[in-house]
Amino acid sequence: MADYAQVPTLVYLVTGGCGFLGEHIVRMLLEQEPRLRELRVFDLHLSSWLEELKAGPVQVTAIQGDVTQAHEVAAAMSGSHVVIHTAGLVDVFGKASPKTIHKVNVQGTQNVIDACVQTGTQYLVYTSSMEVVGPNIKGHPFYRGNEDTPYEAVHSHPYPCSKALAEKLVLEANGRKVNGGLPLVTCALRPTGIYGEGHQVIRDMYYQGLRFGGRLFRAIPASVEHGRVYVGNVAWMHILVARELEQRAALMGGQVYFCYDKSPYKSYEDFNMEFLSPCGLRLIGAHPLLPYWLLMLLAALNALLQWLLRPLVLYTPLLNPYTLAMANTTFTVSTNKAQRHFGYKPLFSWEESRTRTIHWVQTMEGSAW
Ligand SMILES: NC(=O)c1ccc[n+]([C@@H]2O[C@H](COP(=O)([O-])OP(=O)(O)OC[C@H]3O[C@@H](n4cnc5c(N)ncnc54)[C@H](O)[C@@H]3O)[C@@H](O)[C@H]2O)c1
Ligand SMILES: C[C@@H](CO)CCC[C@@H](C)[C@H]1CC[C@H]2[C@@H]3[C@H](O)C=C4C[C@@H](O)CC[C@]4(C)[C@H]3CC[C@]12C
Repeated sequence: MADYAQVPTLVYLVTGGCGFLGEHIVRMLLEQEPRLRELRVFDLHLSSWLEELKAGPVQVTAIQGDVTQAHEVAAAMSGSHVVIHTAGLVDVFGKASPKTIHKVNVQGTQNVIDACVQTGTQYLVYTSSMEVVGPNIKGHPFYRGNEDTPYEAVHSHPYPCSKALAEKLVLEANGRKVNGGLPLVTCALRPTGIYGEGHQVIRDMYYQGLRFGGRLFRAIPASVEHGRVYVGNVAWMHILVARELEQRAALMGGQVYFCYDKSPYKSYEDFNMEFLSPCGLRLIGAHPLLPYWLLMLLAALNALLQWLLRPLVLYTPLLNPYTLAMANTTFTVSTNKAQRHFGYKPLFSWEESRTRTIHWVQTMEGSAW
């Protein structure tokens, strides 16, 4: 994969390529990877926008498939050079059962690794998560930490547990011999909370604010800081890692990298207001309007209601004990490991990331703009 000016020869496969992050990776690969001959997009649900990509010079192959089905993954992967495994069940609201989350995130990842070995695919980039580290169940802050910062990573929620297990599988697979005898080279990227065009929670908060007459009510102290990263920069990191893995296998193989950029550290609510206030929403209150003990009570009540109503209806509110704990725990990253190892620099500045996200909110259906 060394000569970037060659005739395009490479075949990439992106699992979860129709998701929020996956779509950005797919579109950016087509723009930024000149060596690409074929791009396979593997997803449980294929999106209609894939059709428009098929008109370009790179062959785009849409594959409807399930990562929990080993034979489907292996069939899709046969003949590919690089796999970017971003498919996953992102669920901290109780929409899916712990068993399903484990099956998709852990068994699905094992299937991708096995398929690499079986088909001789040598390079695997895995989208992990900051939640592999924390915030932990004790609510310990992680302040401007990097990949080597000691932190007690203890999880109880099915989503971070599944991401931690899957990341371990990926890292342990580094060096395993694939079909043909060459070693598998793996790497895991850990985004902090991603934002940008297509972000579901920002969309939900925007509509919630519109329902409340353009107001959102502060629940989290402004002093709690979260690391956030623009989706375009996360996609860019995936593309760079995939590109550099061959040349720098000894350095990068089996490594983890936080995904970061120049987005400011703010509370989850204050950060989202960076996009929502230019769209007409206001965050009411300089301090949380309800005391923490009452929020905890409401979160516990929501969890109880979810459990009681489960046989009848899926009740999945934003506020639950886990999201409240996350939103109340400082978790910020400050590192330059990606720059040192593979020359990463954010492709989008904070101003650009913000402008793009605001524009996306303003063009949403039912928008006040
Ligand atoms: N959104 C974030 O803030 C964030 C932060 C850190 C890490 N991540 C990780 O990034 C990845 C992508 O997250 P996202 O926010 O784009 O989520 P998303 O839900 O928008 O995308 C996930 C995609 O995976 C697909 N998928 C789910 N189950 C599948 C299966 N069984 N087989 C094949 N495809 C399946 C979905 O259809 C979807 O298109 C996930 O692995 C997630 O854990 C997300
Ligand atoms: C109590 C509410 C009052 O407004 C605020 C709730 C906010 C929560 C819904 C979000 C706070 C932190 C978010 C998570 C974080 O950004 C990191 C994540 C990692 C990623 O792998 C998946 C998404 C998420 C878990 C993200 C989900 C939403 C929050 C819990």
